[in-house]
Amino acid sequence: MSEAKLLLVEDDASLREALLDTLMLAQYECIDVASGEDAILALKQHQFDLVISDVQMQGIGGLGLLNYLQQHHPKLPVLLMTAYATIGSAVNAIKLGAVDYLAKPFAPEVLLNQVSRYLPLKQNVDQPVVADDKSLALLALAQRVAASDASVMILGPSGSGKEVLARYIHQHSSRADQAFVAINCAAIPENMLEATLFGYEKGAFTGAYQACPGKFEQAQGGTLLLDEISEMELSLQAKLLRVLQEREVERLGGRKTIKLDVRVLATSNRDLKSVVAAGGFREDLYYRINVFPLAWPALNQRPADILPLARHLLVKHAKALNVADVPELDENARRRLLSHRWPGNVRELDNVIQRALILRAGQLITANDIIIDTQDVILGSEDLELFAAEPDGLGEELKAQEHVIILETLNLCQGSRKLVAEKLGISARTLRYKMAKMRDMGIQLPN
Ligand SMILES: Nc1ncnc2c1ncn2[C@@H]1O[C@H](COP(=O)(O)OP(=O)(O)OP(=O)(O)O)[C@@H](O)[C@H]1O
Repeated sequence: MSEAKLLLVEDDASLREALLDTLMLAQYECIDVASGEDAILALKQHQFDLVISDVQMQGIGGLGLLNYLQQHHPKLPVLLMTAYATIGSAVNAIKLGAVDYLAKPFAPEVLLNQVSRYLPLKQNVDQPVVADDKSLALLALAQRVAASDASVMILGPSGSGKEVLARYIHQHSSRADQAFVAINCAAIPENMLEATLFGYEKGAFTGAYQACPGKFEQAQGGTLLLDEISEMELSLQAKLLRVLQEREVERLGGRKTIKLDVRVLATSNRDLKSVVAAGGFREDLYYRINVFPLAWPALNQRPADILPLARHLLVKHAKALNVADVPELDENARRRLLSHRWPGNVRELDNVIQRALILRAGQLITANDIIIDTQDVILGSEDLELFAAEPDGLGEELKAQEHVIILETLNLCQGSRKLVAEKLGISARTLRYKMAKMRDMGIQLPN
């Protein structure tokens, strides 16, 4: 996550949710409110680095908020969102101190481009923590591959650390000083993915009020990570293949070709070869990207990583919580971590460590602080107590039904997360969260 905090003020609940999805997927830390008045309350409780606010809202509205900010937080940048028809008022707002405005409707990319001008993302993300021989060998291999300019396909189950490995490759390549741009192909709505990847000119489609460079252009000279590439539609796969072959891109609605110098990395948590065999992924694209395949094993296949990772996550979250003395894991807590199967991999371990930090009573984390969902298979822990499951607002039966619906829809859509999210009417982010929760509970999901 970015260390910077962003305050989003929008009274239209569905637009607010969509904007929040976009910002959070881009790793920004956000608080959202529905009015200028609530924004003022939030400003009294938290420190922010950027405010994005709608102009037309009930009550004091965006301009009233801007006025308040001018008086109480004159240095805090404010980005206003306004309907196209009322751009005049946005221009006035800039005179009143807003740093810029966005004309609605705007593409997620336009929002992210604007935000990144005021809030740089934290670049020193997790370095891979490894201790197991298998992981050490993988990292050594990744380091050698990094030195080349080859495309790399990183495979591995969800939460195993594929993005961490991708960043590691970039950091150890000759492109390390240039941009690392990641795009999650499963999280961006199908109709926006092409524009997001390749960029567009003003007027290319309804709502394209400003020209916008695509991810390929943003990664110029650096590395582009195509996360969850298997979720890309076949028609877009064909266009991606052309860009990779020709090493040039044309923005949507544009006539100019732009030469590219971009290294491409991709990840998938599905068995891509079988997706190819089933006709869901182009074979030619598979071979173009799969020049060098790397595969993270599941966490339970590299048990020597568990405790060093747990320690690393403890330090990381203790720092975030301003805990000065990082607590230690006692013998039983360590045994409990080592005896679990970790179906949700490192992400699940991360959750467990965060819970433990909250639950611990003193400087030692005990087995009682290690809460793993009770459905999980616990190996060799007969002598350990059974732990209560996390309280959850949703009744057990309802939750089980939801799991069945998700599983059935996954089968129906042959594993395509994007289609499943569309069919169930939930955002890709919500689906990812629910699937991660299901994995954490030990439910097997199709790759
Ligand atoms: N070896 C590692 N060292 C440090 N942190 C790690 C490591 N592996 C994973 N993590 C952490 O675990 C979390 C999940 O990792 P990451 O997002 O890279 O997994 P992923 O395989 O890309 O997941 P998904 O397929 O769901 O996108 C992140 O918070 C990441 O920082």
